[in-house]
Amino acid sequence: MAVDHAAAEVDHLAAERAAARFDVEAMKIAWAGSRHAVDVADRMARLVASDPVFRKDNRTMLSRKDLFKDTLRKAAHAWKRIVELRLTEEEASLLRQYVDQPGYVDLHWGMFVPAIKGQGTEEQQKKWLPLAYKFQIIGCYAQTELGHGSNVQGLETTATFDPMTDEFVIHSPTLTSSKWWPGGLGKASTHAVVYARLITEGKDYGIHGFIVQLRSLEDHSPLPGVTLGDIGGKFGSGAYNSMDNGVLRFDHVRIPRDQMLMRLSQVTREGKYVQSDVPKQLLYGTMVYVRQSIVADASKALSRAVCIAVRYSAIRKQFGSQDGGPETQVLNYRTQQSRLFPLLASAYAFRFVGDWLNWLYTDVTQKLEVKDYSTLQEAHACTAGLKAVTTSATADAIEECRKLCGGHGYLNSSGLPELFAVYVPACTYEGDNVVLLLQVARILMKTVSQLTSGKQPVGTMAYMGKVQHLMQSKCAVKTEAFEARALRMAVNCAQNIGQASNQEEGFYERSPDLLEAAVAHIQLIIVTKFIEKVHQDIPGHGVKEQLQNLCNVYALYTLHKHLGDFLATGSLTPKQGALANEQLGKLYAQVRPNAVALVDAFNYTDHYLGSVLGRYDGNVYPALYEEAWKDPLNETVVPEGYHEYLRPLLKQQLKLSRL
Ligand SMILES: CCCCCCCCCC/C=C\CCCCCCCC(=O)SCCNC(=O)CCNC(=O)[C@H](O)C(C)(C)COP(=O)(O)OP(=O)(O)OC[C@H]1O[C@@H](n2cnc3c(N)ncnc32)[C@H](O)[C@@H]1OP(=O)(O)O
Ligand SMILES: Cc1cc2nc3c(=O)[nH]c(=O)nc-3n(C[C@H](O)[C@H](O)[C@H](O)COP(=O)(O)OP(=O)(O)OC[C@H]3O[C@@H](n4cnc5c(N)ncnc54)[C@H](O)[C@@H]3O)c2cc1C
Repeated sequence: MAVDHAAAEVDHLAAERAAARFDVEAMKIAWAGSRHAVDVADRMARLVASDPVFRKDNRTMLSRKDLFKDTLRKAAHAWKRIVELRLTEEEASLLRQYVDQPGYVDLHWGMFVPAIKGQGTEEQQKKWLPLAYKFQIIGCYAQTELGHGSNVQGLETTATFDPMTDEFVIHSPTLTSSKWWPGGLGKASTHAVVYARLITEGKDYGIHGFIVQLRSLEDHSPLPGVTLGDIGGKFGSGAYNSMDNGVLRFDHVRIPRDQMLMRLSQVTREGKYVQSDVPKQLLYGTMVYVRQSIVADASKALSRAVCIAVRYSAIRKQFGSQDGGPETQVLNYRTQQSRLFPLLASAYAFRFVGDWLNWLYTDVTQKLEVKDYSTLQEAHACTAGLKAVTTSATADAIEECRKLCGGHGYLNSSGLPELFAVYVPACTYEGDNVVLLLQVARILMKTVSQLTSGKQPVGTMAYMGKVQHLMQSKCAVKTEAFEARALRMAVNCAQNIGQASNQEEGFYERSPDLLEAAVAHIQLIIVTKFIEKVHQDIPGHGVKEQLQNLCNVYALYTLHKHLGDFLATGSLTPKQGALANEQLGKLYAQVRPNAVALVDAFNYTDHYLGSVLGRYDGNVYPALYEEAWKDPLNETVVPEGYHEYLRPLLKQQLKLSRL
């Protein structure tokens, strides 16, 4: 008798859900942060999912031009809905997230507006922000150039003050000074915040931000002296190709003096350069803001991939039956669990550390308002380091989830190839991850060097103050092992650098070790923030227990993966390392019955997941089968090109075989 496998698969997810040992609705609240956050996200996700304009299942089949036009259409429609429904800022930003298609609006809201808010004077904000808020202008963030991205101080575009006309002359002196990469620049933006070297009275004062109009507000044509366009197709079908990353050159373009962003420094009518009494690093403030939002985004991308892989692993069966009985769900294989459950735990870990980072960012911003700059370094180290560690881990994890879904994971309809292609540039944009980790390492070295002078480290570096204890102790407690590993790696680096003929040379030689020390420090922060979370009062049957399990999985998995560091620094003994691995196996067994419910708690709609493998109803096989027929290649039974290339070939072979 034929078995209806499709119906059986659907039942499987229902059975998984019934077996969960905790209250999923309460876990949704723990994940989202509050009942309100669950409700508003749910409402916005459903609003998007039910609107045919936001359909995205055909995206990978569109040409670049059609995809870009589709992005413009979606952005305009989203804005229409935001205005019609009078959505709040929170609702509007969630709606954009669920539209889930990179486009100019991300840079307009994510970088152009924050750059003006952070670096513009009150007067400048009054003038420009209302225009941006109503989309009367569209802005982008034009910093990176063809020749320099990481080294911001190496940018070449010039902004030379002309006291005769009270204007700045923006110019691209070389090919390598062409702006290159800014999202939204290629085709959509009318304005940009352009970063350029400020030159006045014959002196170069380094990089500053300027608001520059690029295109006519009448017909969208480039203004005189402005050359611009798209930089070309990018990795993956669909994916980030919806974004018009652009190239831009200036030929002596004049802007009024008051379009220099003047909160941090000013140029007077006479051309005098005046530095405000604020640290010049605030010029990098927009990047700090975006880096913290990228950390929050890491948990979203990772949880989507994990949701797909967990649900599909509960549906997919291979082997395990000798006599025609049911095969084993691949989720039951220990190897599948040991690859997948640490990623599930990481999604939760990144979510909570992202929340904490958002709190830190808000706190630092409030302090800056009252000219307290004491936490600026902490904000830089945490945003840079967490951005680097969470994006690298997430990109690797999405690819691992693809493999965990076997062959079907490689299909566009699984959603995973596109998710990976959209996500992977996060390891590069907003600061290459290695460059950012080296920034963290510099701060660690500075902190170590200050220990001898008795200066007590603060914030996330405070543990380094326990140097006497941590350098000697045998670590029984999990966090202490993480602290000892991070501190000992940093101290080793500092000692090795100290032996070099000069500090810079020593830093350069030891940079691979410094990277690892920075990663150890950041992993300590992630573990610590997860532990702090589970120590909070978390309501809901079984929710705290599940989070405690996941926290242990994250910590022990990280420990297992980096066991070499723990052993080399003497922070753990080999026996403790082996015990940790034993414990990990037991924890996976506890996660197993809860896995499907733990991904249900992300509360993603099928539209947002965009995956036939991750469907909530588990009806994977009919959906895969149906999806295949939608491919344009299946529009005709006999393919285009048959008469030109296949038929002559086949006929020729037929003739030859008759000879
Ligand atoms: C846009 C919306 C975001 C939403 C994210 C979610 C994603 C959604 C899905 C995706 C869909 C679409 C969105 C796409 C978004 C893409 C956006 C990408 C945009 C960009 O990439 S913009 C360009 C970013 N560029 C960079 O990040 C460049 C990196 N380089 C630097 O930051 C710097 O050059 C440097 C590496 C830090 C070095 O700078 P510099 O040479 O000046 O300085 P030193 O190393 O000598 O340091 C001097 C001193 O300053 C301190 N410091 C450095 N940086 C900072 C900082 N940011 N804040 C505070 N302090 C800083 C440093 O510690 C030194 O201190 P000391 O003197 O030692 O005390
Ligand atoms: C999808 C996407 C969107 C982007 N959007 C924008 C945007 O909107 N606006 C904008 O201004 N820019 C944007 N960028 C540019 C982005 O910010 C830069 O690409 C990024 O900062 C990295 O700089 P780079 O390209 O110069 O890399 P490079 O610095 O050239 O990196 C090349 C290699 O050199 C290594 N390296 C560099 N410096 C060091 C060092 N000191 N020590 C050790 N190794 C080093 C790196 O690790 C890397 O392996 C975007 C980029 C991408 C990919």
